[in-house]
This record gives sequence, C-alpha cells and structure tokens, in this order.
Amino acid sequence: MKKLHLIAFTILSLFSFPMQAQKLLPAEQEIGLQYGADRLGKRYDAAMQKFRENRLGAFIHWGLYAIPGGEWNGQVYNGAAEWLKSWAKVPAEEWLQLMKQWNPQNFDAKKWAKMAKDMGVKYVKITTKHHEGFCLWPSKFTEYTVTNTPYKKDILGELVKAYNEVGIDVHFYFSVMDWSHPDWRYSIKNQEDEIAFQRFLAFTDNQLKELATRYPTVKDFWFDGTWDESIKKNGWWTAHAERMLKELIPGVTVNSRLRADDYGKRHFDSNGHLMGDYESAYERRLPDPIKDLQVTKWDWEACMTLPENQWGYHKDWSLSYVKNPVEVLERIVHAVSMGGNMVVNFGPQADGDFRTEEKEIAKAIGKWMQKNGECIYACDYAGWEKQDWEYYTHKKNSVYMIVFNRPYSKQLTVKVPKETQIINAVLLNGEKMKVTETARNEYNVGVPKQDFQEPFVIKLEIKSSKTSTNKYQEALT
Ligand SMILES: C[C@@H]1O/C(=N\OC(=O)Nc2ccccc2)[C@@H](O)[C@H](O)[C@@H]1O
Repeated sequence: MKKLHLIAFTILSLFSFPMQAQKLLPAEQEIGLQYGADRLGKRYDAAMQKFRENRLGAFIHWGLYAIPGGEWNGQVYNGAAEWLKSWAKVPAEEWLQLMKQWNPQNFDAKKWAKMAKDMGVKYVKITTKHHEGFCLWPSKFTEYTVTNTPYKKDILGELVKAYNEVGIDVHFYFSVMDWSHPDWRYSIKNQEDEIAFQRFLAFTDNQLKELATRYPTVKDFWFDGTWDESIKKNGWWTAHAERMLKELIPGVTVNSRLRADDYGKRHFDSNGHLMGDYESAYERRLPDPIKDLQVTKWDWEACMTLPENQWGYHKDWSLSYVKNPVEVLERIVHAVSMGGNMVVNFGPQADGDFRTEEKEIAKAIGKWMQKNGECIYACDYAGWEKQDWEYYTHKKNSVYMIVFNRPYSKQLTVKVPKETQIINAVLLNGEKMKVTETARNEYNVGVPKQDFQEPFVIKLEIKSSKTSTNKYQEALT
C-alpha cells in the first residue's frame, strides 16, 4: 500500500514543477490557435494593477478534510491533509458523510478578517470547493454544500462580506476536479465518458455562474484540479470558462492553471504565450533569482505552505518542518523582488478557529509588514544584479534593499545599472546609511548600527546620470 502512496505522490509532485515557458516562436512561425492566449503581454487595467500591487495574499484551505485532519480509521497519513480521501482510499459517499459533523461553532468571519488585516495581506483566496466536492456556499447544483450540514449558513458569503468590509479583496479558489460528482472523468476513453464529461462541464459552468453572480465583488478565480487528460482534451472549455467569467465580472482575473489550449498545452499555449492573467505554477517553490529572470516579463503568483506540504488542517505538524516567520518573509520578499505575488496558506480547524502556530506566524508577519510594508506593496522587480545580502524591490524613484544576510564586512555591495547614481540611502526608520562609491557602477552601503535580529530595509534614492565621471580606468588585460 505504501508503495502506491509513493507512486501517487511522485505523480503529484510532477505537477508541482513550475511550467517552463516555451520559447516564443517568431511571429510568422506561430500556429493558429482557437483556445490559446486571449491577450499578449501584461494587463494594465485598474483591476490588474490592483491585483499586482496587492503583492501579499493569504490562502484559506477549509473543507470537510479539516474534520479528520489527516487521520482515518486510526491511521495518520503524512500526505497533504486535503488529499486524505485519496490517501486512505475512502469512497466518495463515505467521505461526504463528514458533512454531518460540519458545524464550526468557533467560526467568526470578522475574526478571520481581523487576523488577515493584522497580517498585512491585501487579499484572501478561499477554497469555495476543493477536490472533495464540498461547497462552502449554498450551491443549487449539488447536495454537497454547507446548507445540508448542521451549520447550514453560507460560509462563503459571510467571509466575502467580512473581508471586503476591512478592505481585503476576495479571490475564489475553485477545483474543477470534483471527486463527489459521478460525471467527473480523469480521461475520456469512450463515448460514454465523453457524454458524461460534457454534462460535468455544464455542471461546472453552472457553479461558476452561481459564484460570479452571488458574489459580484470577487476579484479573481484561481482554478485548480485541471491537470488531467479530460481537461486537456477540452481546452475549448477552459477558454470558454475564462471568457464567461470576464463577461460576468469585468476586470476579474483568472490564473493560468485553468487553461489548456487546442493541443492540451497548459499555462503557456503552443506559441509560448501565457494564458490567463498570471502564471500560477509556483507552488511551494519559487523561480531562481538569477536563472529564472524570464518570469519578470509576465505577472505571476506563488503560493506556499507553512509545513512542507499541508494546505488543509493536519492534526500533527510535527511530521514535517514548519517554516519560521523569517523563512516565510524571505519567500514573500523573494517573490516580490521578481515581480510576483505571494500567497501564504492557512488551514483552519474544523471548529472554525486557527491553530496557534498559524496565529503566531500571521502576527509576526504583520508586525514586520507594519514597519516595512512599503518595500512590498506596489513594488516590482528592480532589475539590479542580485547580491548575497538578498533582495531588491523597486517603486517609482526608489530601490529598496531588503537585507536577510548581514555581512561581517558591515558593507552591503550594490552594483547599479549603467548611468545610475545612488543619491542617498536611509533605513525605513530614517537612519542615514553611509554610501561609498567603490568602483564604476559599484557602491558599498553601510549596515545600521543596531543589529535588529530581523531583516531590515534600506531605501535608496536613485537618479540616472548620463555624465558618469570615468575616474575608473578599465584594466587593459
Ligand atoms: C494549492 C494546492 O493545489 C493543488 N494542486 O497543485 C497543483 O496542481 N500544482 C500544480 C499544477 C500544475 C503546475 C504547477 C503546480 C491541490 O491538489 C492541493 O490540494 C492544493 O489545493
């Protein structure tokens, strides 16, 4: 049995590999596509600008899987808790009996909204329906919803209202793969599969329309569960779903993971163009800050877990390494330094409260963001050569240095692009940092006197200088 799990895990982990963008073909060699990218290049409308400038989000993975929390029939499974139905091979009708226990008495949407606000996130992505098929909203198209639980109420509606009231945007996670639905198919082997799967796509359309019309303030749909043959063979539907949502909610954003083109190519179409509005392939991993600079050409969003791989609530976090606040911060800053967003995951308990570890991480991140958030919000890739002390971000005439590794030399090496001058350097608390030109286009920036025991941020005021004094003689080697 263990071997089977290993095989399942190996297959799944293949999916978590970031999609390498195809090389762009010369325009005259591009092939005609009906269901490829609907647009070339980044979106610059207000809705997408807001998505981009938000930069920091939180993921909420909440469903029936929070009740068993990784344990089934007395056995604890190490795998992702929201996949427990699969690991323990539980038939759908048995799994969905968990609905009888769904009654989160400690759920308080306003408390969730305050926790997110205090963490400094600008948006929250909520699992409306995960692979198990249980809906956090009263869908009319299935019996597996909150309505048919002891809790009864519209959890999604409560959360949208509470987050929006504190100025936090809401994004909907939606799993196309639905283990509760008899017409779901992993592959299309015969006419019967084809007919069933077309029924399934119509059901999915109905649920998406329901979500878009019941909750018109939703800003984004983040699709998942779209890696199987059945979807790749129906690229038309993925293009239709994006176009339908954008008609229902003008400005809404949609992730690349939804899309498959005419030939089943995912995320990037057969001509190498990104589909959807942002790449969503960096899950529990990030592009390399030196080797993967191609990602700075398009919008992208990464998501991460606090343990090694737990999205839903798992009762035993001792089974894998849990990141400390600075390790979470480092991933947030790394993403923004390369022009991406970062979404930090939380897996609420079945009772509707959060585990202590998650509350503590959220508080620690919030404390740092309170002091240093200006180097994250509305910031982008600076285009400067990465240094060992870590990351740059850029906004208007400022470049921020976010220092995670304080050098023993007490000097922070900064190599600026040609014809760029550093006018001054200040810590975000106002303390002026010494700036010494050390070579052509190179400076040393001093470190603060105080050792803050946490990453610190230096704001560089820069200007482009056409007349750079050539006092440095190039070696005649
Ligand atoms: C955010 C995570 O997303 C998932 N799956 O991940 C992927 O499909 N990852 C993926 C797929 C294609 C490309 C890159 C990553 C789910 O199975 C998991 O339970 C969680 O909701």
